Amino acid sequence: MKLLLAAVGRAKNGPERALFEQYASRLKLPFDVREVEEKRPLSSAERKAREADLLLACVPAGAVVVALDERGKLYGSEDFAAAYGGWLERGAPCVAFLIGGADGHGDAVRTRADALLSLGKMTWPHMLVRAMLAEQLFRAQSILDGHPYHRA
Ligand SMILES: C[S@@+](CC[C@H](N)C(=O)[O-])C[C@H]1O[C@@H](n2cnc3c(N)ncnc32)[C@H](O)[C@@H]1O
Repeated sequence: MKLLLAAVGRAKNGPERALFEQYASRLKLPFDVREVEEKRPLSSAERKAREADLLLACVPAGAVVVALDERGKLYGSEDFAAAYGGWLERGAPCVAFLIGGADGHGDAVRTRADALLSLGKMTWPHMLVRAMLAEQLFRAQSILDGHPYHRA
């Protein structure tokens, strides 16, 4: 079992990347990062469809797919830990978290996704979303392990 982050855009060196790496390095499961990019000038609809294809091409067959989407399901951290534990127990080769581009996810991602995860109703910059996701995964791991990092 491993974790995968597939995301539109390339992370530059900077505080968002450092924060992501700080939390990702605390995860016990291997956490692979795949970045995709479409540089051709496309309409918004074409771009979303193309980015969806690129993201889904990163996902191994049988993976649990969780798409990060502001219109997705809102969880408290303990509920998220329970959901995360359930995804890990499905016997899938990987749990894949997908972060979209400036126009959001294409329909193919929403159709394939086993879950749509919201980090709140506000729109966050995609590089911050990576860091926030990594922190919540570390928090979920701590909750599942009974580690005191999380205080209810
Ligand atoms: C700049 S946002 C794109 C927002 C776009 N207008 C939309 O409708 O999704 C880039 C990506 O960051 C992620 N994202 C941004 N805010 C989020 C939130 N509140 N919850 C979950 N994911 C979020 C999503 O994966 C989104 O595709």
